[in-house]
Amino acid sequence: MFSIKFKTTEELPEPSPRLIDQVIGQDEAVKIILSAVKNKRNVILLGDPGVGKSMIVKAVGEILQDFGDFTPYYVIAKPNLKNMERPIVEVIDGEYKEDLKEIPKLDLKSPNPLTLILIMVGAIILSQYFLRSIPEKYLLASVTITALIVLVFGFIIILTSIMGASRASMSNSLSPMDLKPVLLYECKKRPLVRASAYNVTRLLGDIKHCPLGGRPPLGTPPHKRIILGAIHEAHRGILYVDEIKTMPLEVQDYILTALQDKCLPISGRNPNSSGATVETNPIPCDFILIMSGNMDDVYNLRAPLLDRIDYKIVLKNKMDNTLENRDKILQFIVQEIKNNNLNPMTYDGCCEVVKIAQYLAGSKDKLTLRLRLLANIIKMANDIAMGKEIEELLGNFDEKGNYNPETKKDDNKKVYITAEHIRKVFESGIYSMEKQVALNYIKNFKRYKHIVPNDTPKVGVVYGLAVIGVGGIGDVTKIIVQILDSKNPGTHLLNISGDIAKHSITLASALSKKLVSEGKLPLPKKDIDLNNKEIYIQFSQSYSKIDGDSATAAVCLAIISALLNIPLKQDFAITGSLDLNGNVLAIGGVNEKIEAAKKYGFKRVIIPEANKIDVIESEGIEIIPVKTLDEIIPLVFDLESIKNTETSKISK
Ligand SMILES: Nc1ncnc2c1ncn2[C@@H]1O[C@H](COP(=O)(O)OP(=O)(O)OP(=O)(O)O)[C@@H](O)[C@H]1O
Repeated sequence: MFSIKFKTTEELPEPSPRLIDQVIGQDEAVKIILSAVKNKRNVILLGDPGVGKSMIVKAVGEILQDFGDFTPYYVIAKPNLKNMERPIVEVIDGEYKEDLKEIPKLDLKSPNPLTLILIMVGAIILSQYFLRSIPEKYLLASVTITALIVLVFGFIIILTSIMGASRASMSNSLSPMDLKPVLLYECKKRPLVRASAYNVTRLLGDIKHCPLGGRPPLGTPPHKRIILGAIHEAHRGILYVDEIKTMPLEVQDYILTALQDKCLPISGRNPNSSGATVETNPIPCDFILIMSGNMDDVYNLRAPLLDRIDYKIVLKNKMDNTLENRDKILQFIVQEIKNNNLNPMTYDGCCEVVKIAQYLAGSKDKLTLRLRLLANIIKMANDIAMGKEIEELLGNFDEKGNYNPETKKDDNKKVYITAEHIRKVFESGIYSMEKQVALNYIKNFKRYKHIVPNDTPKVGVVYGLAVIGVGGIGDVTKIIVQILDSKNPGTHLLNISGDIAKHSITLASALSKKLVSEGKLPLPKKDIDLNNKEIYIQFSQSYSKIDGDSATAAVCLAIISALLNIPLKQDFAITGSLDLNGNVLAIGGVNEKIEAAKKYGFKRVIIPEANKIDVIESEGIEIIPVKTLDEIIPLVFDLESIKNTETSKISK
């Protein structure tokens, strides 16, 4: 199974501490993204959930500092005294210095102190000249009045110089302290900033509202209410936007502008807020954009934005089941145990994880790369392994209901995750909602279903196989065909409404009629007027959503049987699509279908030859791969007894 022999994962080497070495099965994508970041290209990562998109970006973030020189910078916001609603944001190279904390020298129109002194001196000289011309008896009164005038004049000038100018140029409520620039952000090493696409404020920044009595307090100047966006914090680094499906169109336009102009202003996002009247200058934001999402999410992106993304990387969801890749799954198990502080796993447990990786990939020769799902299964298996401790915990209550943690504690006992724990999680389906719904459906419904494999052949009855739910479980469906003489010939499909199923039934009907009318089947010929036949096909007791073409071969056989009135064996189930020439084509979910046939007690299951490589478990049931409809006929009709019946008919 693996290239190393071991009994438990404790014997295996520790995982690498570097996240980039922990990424499994996505080597090509990792190489491309590293080269893209080095060359400052924009990237979008697409793929199934849990294949490692975020992990890869995080890993790139860890080694981001190795991608050439970086100039540290800081971002400050200053008031714009000409227009307070247009604050100024500056990106300044270097480290933030404390002296910024001092109140700035503002360009206020305050009177020049020299002018004031000259005015004072002039006033004193004038008063001297004036005093000399006054008769002596009025001199005392005149001196007193003049001194008072000079004093009041001087006081007004001093007051004006302190407060007057600032009052003239701004709101009455602002003090010089309010005009101090503020530090918005300091960036000392190349940043990787993550933001969800739906979080507009986080992405683009905002201006805080200034409500009465709220925070920030009323009168806070606009430059102190600026919130920088992730788009700005990512300047000279990487902006990582995930969940692209949720990205509003308006945000896409802003990102587009930022990519083009390499700067973007911030304005208040809430139109009902006082922040909406504020807008900064365009703030530098020169970043590499990395976005991620599931495959379909890309259709939510506007073409001009998508055009500006250089690399569109689709992550793999499966890898080949080779020795090298099984070793990678082993590495993954060790990583998950270490990173999540789980109990060690036995060798058998690791083999079971590989088997589940095959099941999730839908094929024996593939291993899933939806590793979050696999990680969740491992974590839950660990919980089950720990379950004994929980039982003990519950056992720690004495008869009176008092809890005594020491009652049954056994510190020396070592817990291992075993194959049984892994299997328990997988079979119970607790890792998947769809699987549990399907399991419940089958569990509740199976006893009402008349599916009993037997040795009594029946006309027009065959057992087909289906998979219920996405990534769900297999089920057996009884397909019944009845032919009526009718003046309205046609084929009617009952219980199934899926489009693909409808098309496949049309094909099965056409093919069976053709084969019967041509008489080329190794079955007794019969003259049938197909223009007077009405064909009814029932997927008995199928109430859940079943679609797809995997029942084509089954339906075709049932129609042939009904048209020729020749019974079909009832000891087998069959799955397979057909082409118009009667070739059997591959289907999906072959392992789930084989499992279902086994559970219902069938001894034989017919599958397309092309799906043979996908079969993981063949114990307990005979698996018969077929290439053509001709190969199926002798397997499902008792040709020997048909021949004998025909011979005896002729001899009579
Ligand atoms: N290629 C991988 N190599 C190793 N571990 C992986 C890989 N892919 C997923 N994992 C495991 O699954 C976890 C989740 O992966 P991650 O969040 O990167 O997936 P994703 O593709 O971003 O999923 P989503 O589309 O749901 O956001 C990781 O933390 C890691 O434990």
